[in-house]
This record gives sequence, C-alpha cells and structure tokens, in this order.
Amino acid sequence: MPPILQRLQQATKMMSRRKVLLLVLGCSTVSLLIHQGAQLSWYPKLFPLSCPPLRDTPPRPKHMTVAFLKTHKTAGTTVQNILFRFAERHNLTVALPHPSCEHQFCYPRNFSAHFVHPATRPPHVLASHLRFDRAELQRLMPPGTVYVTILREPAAMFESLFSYYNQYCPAFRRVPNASLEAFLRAPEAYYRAGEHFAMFAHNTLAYDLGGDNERSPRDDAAYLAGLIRQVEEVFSLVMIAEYFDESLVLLRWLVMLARGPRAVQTGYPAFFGAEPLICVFQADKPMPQRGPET
Ligand SMILES: Nc1ncnc2c1ncn2[C@@H]1O[C@H](COP(=O)(O)OS(=O)(=O)O)[C@@H](OP(=O)(O)O)[C@H]1O
Repeated sequence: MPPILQRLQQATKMMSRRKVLLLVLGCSTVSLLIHQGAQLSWYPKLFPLSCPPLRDTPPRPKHMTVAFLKTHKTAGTTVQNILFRFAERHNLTVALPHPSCEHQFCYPRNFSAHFVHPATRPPHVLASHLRFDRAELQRLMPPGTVYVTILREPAAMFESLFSYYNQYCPAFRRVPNASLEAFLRAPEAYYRAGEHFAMFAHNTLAYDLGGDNERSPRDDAAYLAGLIRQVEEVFSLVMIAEYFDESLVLLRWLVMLARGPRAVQTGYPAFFGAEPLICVFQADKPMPQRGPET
C-alpha cells in the first residue's frame, strides 16, 4: 500500500478513537450531571419537574411544644425517643410521670394533670403513655401546643399486644399455651370487660384515644364516627406506623426537629431536609388554650 494511503488509514483510526473517547467522556459528563443535579440549585431549571421548586414556599413557623399521645404497640417508642432528643437539643422541659404513676401517666386511668411531676410543669414536650383526656391535657400544656399521635394497622397491633401483655392482661393469661389462634377462635371465652388491663384485649386504640372500647361499631356506628371526628379535631398529625418514614417527614414539617445526620451526609432530599409532598394534617387549625393552673 502506498505510504500516503497507510497514513490516511492511520488518521481515520485515530479519528474514530478520538470520537469514541469524546463520546464516552460526553456520556459520563451527562450521567454525572443527572446524578448530582438533584442536589444543585440549577437542577429544576434544566430538568423541570411537575412539582414547583420548594424554596419558593415561604418558611412556616414550626412548633416547639408537642403533646404526643403514645398509643400502645404502634412504634410510639421510636417517636418518643425522637421527641426526647428534640427536647434535649433545645433545652425544653419534658413532662415526666409522678413517681406514684410509675413510668406512664397512671395508665390505664384517664389522664389528669396531677399525674405529671410538679418539677416538670409546665412542659414543652409530653410523650409517655397515657389515656387521652383533651381537657386535662389542654390545662397542662402551654398555648400553641401541637397534638400528635400514631396509629397502626389493628391486626398487627393486636398480635404485638397479645405477645407483649400475655402475662399482664388476664384475658390473655387464660388462653391455653398462650395461643393467639385459640384466643381469636373464641375471644369472648377469655375476655371480661372491666378487668385491670382488659383494654389490651379489646379496642386498645379506642381506649388510648379516650374512647369507650366496649362500644362496637356494629351496634353503634354513630359513636365511632363521633370519636373519629374528635380525633381529627384535636390532632394536627396522626402518624401511621406502616408509613413511618412518611409520617416522620410530616412530623419534621410540623415540629422543629433537627436535620438528621444521615440526611446531611447523603444529601437525601426527600427526608428530613425537604418539605413533604403529602400534607394530610391540618396545620392551620386554632390552637387550644391553656386553662387556669391547679
Ligand atoms: N419504625 C418502626 N416502624 C414500624 N414498626 C415499628 C417501628 N419501630 C418499632 N416498631 C414496632 O412497634 C412495636 C412497638 O411499639 P411501641 O414502641 O409503641 O411499644 S410500647 O407500647 O411502647 O411497648 C413493635 O411491634 P412488634 O414487633 O410487632 O411487637 C415494633 O417492632
């Protein structure tokens, strides 16, 4: 082959190698931009999304006083821990039970402001087990307190209750071999209304929320509807254990919780740092007023 042709062939090969190299470099740059773009301020302009940019939303005031109704076996301990850490970080007062109430606010009795240790009154944060009583809590907590609770899918919750309270709840103690299946086959054979801790065997959530756990929606549908209405009226946020992460985002939006270190490290945008996409709570409801001291 004449030398001129050989040089031409080499030049063409070099060109294709350069093109391939450029193509690879181009692709890597685009992929890097897409990957990092979510954390850079110009990302929404280059890749417009259906949601409006969150930074255009004016920052809303967050609450510093929280009453968390810790229902039983609903992942409430995790929320309680988060709120205790929040209180510690901001040097806030946490309501602690009077020694005569043990570690809970004298549950299963109806909550009374007297169950709170005087050294922790008035509290900014309340997050231990109690049976809800709206008037008593409003007497205790400062104005502007936000009310939060958590619920869990009842069947999973009941399984958890059955296993945890098998030695405390008499209805469960009566069941041969502590068998959940045996209890579910004939619950009325083991349950006695009015016994101590009977509520763990029958509509615990209704009881914790201050309702009557003996009233069945089968016989009295209006009662349950009324109870649900009351819950909706009082609580600004009802967390759901099965949607724990989503619930935490909403809690973070409502209460001045700290930004999680994991969120900072990874830049994970949808968790503690950002506003929630779903806002199911009523942030603008009038806040309850505090009554006279007792
Ligand atoms: N993050 C998160 N998400 C979902 N579920 C969770 C979470 N954290 C705790 N759990 C489960 O909640 C059950 C314990 O609930 P509580 O902490 O409310 O228990 S207690 O009433 O204070 O004893 C207990 O349920 P069971 O394991 O079914 O018994 C825990 O496993």
